[in-house]
Amino acid sequence: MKDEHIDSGDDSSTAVSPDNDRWWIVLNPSSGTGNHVEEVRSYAADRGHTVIETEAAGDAVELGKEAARENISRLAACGGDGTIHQVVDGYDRAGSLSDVTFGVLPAGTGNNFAQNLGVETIERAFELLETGERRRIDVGVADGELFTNSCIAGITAQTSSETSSELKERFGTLAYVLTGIRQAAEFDPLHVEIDTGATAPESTWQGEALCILIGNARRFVGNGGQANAEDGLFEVLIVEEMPTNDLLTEAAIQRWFGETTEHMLRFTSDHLEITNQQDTEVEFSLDGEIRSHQKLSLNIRPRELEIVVGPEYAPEPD
Ligand SMILES: Nc1ncnc2c1ncn2[C@@H]1O[C@H](COP(=O)(O)OP(=O)(O)OP(=O)(O)O)[C@@H](O)[C@H]1O
Repeated sequence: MKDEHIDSGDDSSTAVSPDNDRWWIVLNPSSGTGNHVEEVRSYAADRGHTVIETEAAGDAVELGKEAARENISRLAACGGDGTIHQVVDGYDRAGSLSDVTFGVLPAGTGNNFAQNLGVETIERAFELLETGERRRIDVGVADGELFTNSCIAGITAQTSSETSSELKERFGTLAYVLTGIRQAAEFDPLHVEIDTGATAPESTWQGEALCILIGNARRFVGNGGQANAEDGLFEVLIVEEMPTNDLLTEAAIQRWFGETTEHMLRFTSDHLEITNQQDTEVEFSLDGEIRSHQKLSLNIRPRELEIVVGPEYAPEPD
């Protein structure tokens, strides 16, 4: 890991923030197209921020831990959803999230989480570190691992980037699910039980699911986009096994009318217990980071993460 302390030189310069406005920036130089590195170094140098680069996969977790041990109180992640995921999770493992304000600098392929926070570009993100509103958002926990945006079962992260824009246009966010299913020639549905832990009879669902989509800041139905990340609840969508034609129809109904359909179950919950009924592990994508679990317990920690948002961020999206 390259620790590159940027010394501003002249502290009297008006371009340089005072010490209490300085940030630690964990930079993934390999995220997205990888052409953001010089830009980030330059903006950071102008403002007196410290940039630390990852050198290998997984480094961002260690740098998150190091930031906690160093009592860093302003910490930003520059990369995609995976880098943000690792930095937040690492910090939490070695310290307390209540001690830190996080910032995101979008330099990934999809940047879904940054978009949900209303942080559109790297340049804008640097401005927001100084002047942007701070909000406290929920974080999800999946068997001890923090996630900020979403948890998806059975569908790999790469699916979303391979979705055609024409499909996205017609069917919205669910389009990438369709792409995933079309790609998997021998798609094997998940045989799972999902328990919300509530006492109501409908608190348990059992059956064959094409996928399970759990959003904290991310929404999978209607027009997609941002979910309410401050309500202490996950937005859950279970897409049941069904013929492909029905899937297209139901995706369209969900998109245009926002209605629950026969094979797509939507609900909110602060807890989920997902168990694969076969004795094998299922792939979960936590903010794009792939993990395998036979059983996964999900909880939410309400409004635990203070984070910088842009003006487009909606505390209570429609
Ligand atoms: N220096 C590095 N070299 C190789 N891999 C790295 C390095 N630093 C981080 N990584 C890995 O890069 C992976 C992907 O990063 P990230 O998700 O941030 O970018 P992305 O996939 O381009 O964007 P997005 O998830 O928004 O589509 C992470 O799993 C992380 O472990």
